[in-house]
Amino acid sequence: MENGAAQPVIVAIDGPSGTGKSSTSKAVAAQLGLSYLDTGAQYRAITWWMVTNGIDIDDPSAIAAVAGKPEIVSGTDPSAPAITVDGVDVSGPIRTHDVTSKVSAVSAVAEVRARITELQRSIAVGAARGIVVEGRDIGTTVLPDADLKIFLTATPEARAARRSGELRGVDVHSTREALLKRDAADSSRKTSPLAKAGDAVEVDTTDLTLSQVVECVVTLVEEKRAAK
Ligand SMILES: Nc1ncnc2c1ncn2[C@@H]1O[C@H](COP(=O)(O)OP(=O)(O)O)[C@@H](O)[C@H]1O
Ligand SMILES: Nc1ccn([C@H]2C[C@H](O)[C@@H](COP(=O)(O)OP(=O)(O)O)O2)c(=O)n1
Repeated sequence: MENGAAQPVIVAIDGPSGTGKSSTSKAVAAQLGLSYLDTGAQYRAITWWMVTNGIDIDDPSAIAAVAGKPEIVSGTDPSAPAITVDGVDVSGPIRTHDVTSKVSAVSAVAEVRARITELQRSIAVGAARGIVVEGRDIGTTVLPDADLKIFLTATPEARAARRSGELRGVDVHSTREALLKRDAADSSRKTSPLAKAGDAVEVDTTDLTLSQVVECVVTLVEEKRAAK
């Protein structure tokens, strides 16, 4: 109904690396005129800051002590995702192998999660038309009252093939090993691990094209909006 369409809608999309969270979330948000938040980019940004400032990544108490220092600002336009730390554009540097290999350790620290979770909730509340938020713990912890929760999966082989397609020169086998190592760390940490919320819809993207996944999620959002 017309009334329902005007209300903000909150969509949580979680899942492991390479399942299509970012591509799907951006496309769904753009198609439906919603904001978009990449929470992985925020954890990457705080990790970049720790590395740049010489913080010992193997020392959780050293990370916790400075977790409140960097100012992280996330853009929410799905057609121009942006992220800055203390005013510096870090959208490139947060994708380096060095940051990727350290982000699980930094994001396991409770003080880091508390700080970033608060930031994520304030961005979601401020999205007038609604928002698609993607990450690992959005449906379980950050936005447990989201209107729609999606949990994307795909086989490790499919995920590694997708990722190594992006990282030219890196072979599928080592990409697969690195992905599985990060999944294990993210799923086993104490504070809000990567997990499917009980009320999330699971979508296995292994044999689906990106357009098919987007269409599936858009349909689910429209159904939720109509029922609101
Ligand atoms: N269903 C799909 N089929 C094939 N490739 C996909 C699919 N979904 C995403 N991709 C591609 O896989 C790569 C990783 O997708 P991305 O959205 O970054 O995943 P995530 O955010 O879950 O890590 C990108 O190059 C993207 O274009
Ligand atoms: N909500 C989130 C999002 C990401 N993280 C952490 C754990 C992930 O390994 C890293 C990086 O996430 P990101 O989504 O950028 O990773 P991929 O692009 O899927 O490889 O951040 C998290 O702990 N909680």
